[in-house]
Amino acid sequence: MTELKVTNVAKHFGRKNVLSGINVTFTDGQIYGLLGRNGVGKSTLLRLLNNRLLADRGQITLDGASVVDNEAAQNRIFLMSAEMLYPAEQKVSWVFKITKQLYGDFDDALAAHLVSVFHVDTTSRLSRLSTGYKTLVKLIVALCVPCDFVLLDEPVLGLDAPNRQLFYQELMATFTDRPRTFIIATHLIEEISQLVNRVVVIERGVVTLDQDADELRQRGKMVTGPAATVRDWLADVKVLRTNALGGVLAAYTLDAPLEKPLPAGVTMEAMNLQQLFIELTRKEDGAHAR
Ligand SMILES: Nc1ncnc2c1ncn2[C@@H]1O[C@H](COP(=O)(O)OP(=O)(O)OP(=O)(O)O)[C@@H](O)[C@H]1O
Repeated sequence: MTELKVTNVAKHFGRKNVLSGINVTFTDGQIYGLLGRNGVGKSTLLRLLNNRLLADRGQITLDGASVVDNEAAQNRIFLMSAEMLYPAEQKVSWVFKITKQLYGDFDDALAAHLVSVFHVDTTSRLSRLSTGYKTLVKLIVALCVPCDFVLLDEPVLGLDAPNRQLFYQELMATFTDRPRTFIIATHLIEEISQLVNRVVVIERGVVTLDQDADELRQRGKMVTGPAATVRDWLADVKVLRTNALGGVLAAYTLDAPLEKPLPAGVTMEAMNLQQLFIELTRKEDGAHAR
């Protein structure tokens, strides 16, 4: 099984320790949601995976071999980041051509399909493209490279809602045709929640959650009802946060016992991935971390 493995990785910038001991293994044929509050180090981790940055400590290996100064490994890992790394005066068609030269292959048929779906003018110079179209060009490249690991850092920046929807559909279609691993760092959690099958959360420099997305969804429940009854029923349950209104209490819980009968007047409903993420990464004082 192909594995991109991160062991005890630390990275600081100046006096700021961003990542302090990341341990996570990305395996093949998965779509990961890489989540974390602003500034927690998601882009930093993606850049380390892609060898654009060097770790202070720890190891990143692809199938057992370090990714550092390893051209063969780097040819299998592609990072689409927020920056536009191509010269502004070049045309869209040049970007596709140079990518093919760099990576040895390029899915021309898929690129032609995506160009048509998103109405990209391949004769246009990059400097002439709107923010959304620049993103679309980078996304087309990311979907057409022959890499086993495709890292997408805020992939839909600047895309309008219909194009975001189209992109998610196209991502699923190409993933089905050619399973590989996508690692998606985004704040639009609900939008990608149907795509991802694993969720990795970074907090305070470490991975605090690495779980199958369906399992995670099963764990989060909101329990609502008369305050005293809800508190009593939740005596042994992990409560992430409560919200009281009049005599009614809404409790965001993790691992509530589904087999335990609910008292009269108490309801339980699923939390979506976005709600779960918000509650899991909320600081105890109610303020958001960092
Ligand atoms: N080259 C750099 N030099 C100095 N500091 C940096 C550099 N790159 C990142 N940082 C700092 O490291 C921290 C983590 O940044 P990073 O971009 O990895 O976070 P992120 O989780 O991707 O954030 P966001 O969700 O806001 O995009 C931030 O405080 C950032 O300012």
